[in-house]
Amino acid sequence: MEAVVDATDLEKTYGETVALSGASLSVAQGEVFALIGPNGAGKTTLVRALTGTVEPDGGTATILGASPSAVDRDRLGVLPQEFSPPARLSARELLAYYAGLYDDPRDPADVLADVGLVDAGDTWYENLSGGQRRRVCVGSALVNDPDLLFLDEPTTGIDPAGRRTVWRLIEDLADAGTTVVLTTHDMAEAEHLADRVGLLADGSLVAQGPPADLVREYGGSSRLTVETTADPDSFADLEYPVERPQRGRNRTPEEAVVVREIDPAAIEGVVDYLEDRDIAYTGLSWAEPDLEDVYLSLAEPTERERTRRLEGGGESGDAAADDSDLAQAGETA
Ligand SMILES: Nc1ncnc2c1ncn2[C@@H]1O[C@H](COP(=O)(O)OP(=O)(O)OP(=O)(O)O)[C@@H](O)[C@H]1O
Repeated sequence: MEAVVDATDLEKTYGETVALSGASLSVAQGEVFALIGPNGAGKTTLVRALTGTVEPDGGTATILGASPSAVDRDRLGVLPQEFSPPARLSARELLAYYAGLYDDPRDPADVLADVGLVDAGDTWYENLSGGQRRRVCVGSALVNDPDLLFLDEPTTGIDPAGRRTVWRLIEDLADAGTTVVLTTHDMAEAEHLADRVGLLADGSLVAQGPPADLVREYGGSSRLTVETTADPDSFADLEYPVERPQRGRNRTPEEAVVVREIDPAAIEGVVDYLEDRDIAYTGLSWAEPDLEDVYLSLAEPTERERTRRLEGGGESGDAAADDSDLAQAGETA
């Protein structure tokens, strides 16, 4: 099938800062592709390069068979990371306004319902909560019923129920044939939504593939987390590898020891081991590896290297590009 998004070796530098360094990806029609990666990895720059608001220094990109700056804007939807619509229009008026920019938009009332905002539809944008504002922005990005939709951190600030609403919306769009490229820091979101995930680190896509494949390849082994203040050395006689929890991992207590490569059936043996040696613990939890493990094993080393380089060199760049440019890319009919 012909790729809807096709990029090869994209490069972009800002002064001394390398934002994109040979980024290549290809996204097929109806696919949901999630870009993940640390702050500053280049996700927004890649989205901008693919939507025609940043001119790459090198490489090539086509979307919907055209150059990003020449693509038919009726077929493209873009939600920038930061987007400030007129503050004194209600959610309903804003969606009607954005719908009016296109030849054949969706019914804005349907979009309002799809993003779960009927009750707050008559509230001015400036009086909506952060999560409600983000939902209006998501709605405005897809009001033209695009064939290709870019969503830069669509659910940031949205509560768990609202996030599910947006997830369902994205799933329905993809089922109907819309191609979706999104960025997220929420590994559960990437794992839930994406057919394929691309991990961007230091401007390059260091891994891409279906979440389950990435977990198999890079996620490492299962983890038994023992909440304890005991030293990992006191676990030395266990027949499994033992380590401190990975820095930055969600929901893993700081004071813990992680036992690797252990089957659930063998947990009882660990409990006996702890009790035989009077090692106090306050909890035990077992987990299969997930996308967060992939992220930590691939992005963390690159990130440490980048920080080391920046501390040695220093960062510079030109004035920050205005995200309203990006909004414009998706809005201008
Ligand atoms: N207009 C600009 N001028 C100067 N530097 C820029 C500009 N845009 C991006 N950068 C730099 O390029 C790098 C990549 O930024 P980018 O916004 O693409 O990262 P990101 O992965 O989207 O980060 P985040 O997760 O924080 O949104 C960063 O070091 C950033 O400071």
